[in-house]
Amino acid sequence: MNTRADFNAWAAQQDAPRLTDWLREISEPDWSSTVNHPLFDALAEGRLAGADFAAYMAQDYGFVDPFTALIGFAIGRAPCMADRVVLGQFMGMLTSDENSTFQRTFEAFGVPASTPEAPAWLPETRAFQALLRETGDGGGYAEILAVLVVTEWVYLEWALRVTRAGDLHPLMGEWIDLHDNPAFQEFVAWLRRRLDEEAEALDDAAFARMAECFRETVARERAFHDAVMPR
Ligand SMILES: Cc1ncc(CN)c(N)n1
Repeated sequence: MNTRADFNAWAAQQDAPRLTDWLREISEPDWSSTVNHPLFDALAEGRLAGADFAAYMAQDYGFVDPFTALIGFAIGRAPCMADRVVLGQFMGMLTSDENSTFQRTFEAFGVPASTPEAPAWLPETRAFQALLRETGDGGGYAEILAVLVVTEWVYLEWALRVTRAGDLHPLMGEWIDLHDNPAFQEFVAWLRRRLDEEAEALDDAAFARMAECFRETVARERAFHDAVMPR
């Protein structure tokens, strides 16, 4: 299911085969389950209580910390300056605008200053942290890209999908803005393109590892959001 031969068999049936479309397809039903998670509808439609939004954001800050470190590994393992520039710009946004949204959310909803640093991580948050750290420590560039494609593409998809309430809390609106704006859409398109390209040069074993990493990341996304807000 994860092999290059599987991809080639799938590609032979497509008019315009793309690796990242196949990866997404083999990650069902976890992919659609995450993108269509009721948490995102509740958030966008103004039905999510402030305390529940803050609890989600506190857990998500536990994701963002090792995720930021993973971007650092991506910058280090990238094969060229052009990739380092794009990833570095994303890192800049993450550590400025996005970090500021977290800090102001914690302030607005009274999350104690110590909580984002030492909160009670849910087991699913810990499992996601472990995947991010292991990929950073031992993964090649394609595996790191596979993780980034999942985390950013899934967020882009739900943010484009939801219907926003007119009187949405500004911080909830900001969280959607961070994930559906044109620069973010371009970044996700770039990530997909680079993974499509990088995968071409992988040997069969590395290809299977990259595909497994993609699927595992989608499974972690689903488990994380199910834990933060059970269906
Ligand atoms: C769990 C999770 N996955 C993805 C994203 C988008 N960077 C996020 N903030 N949190």
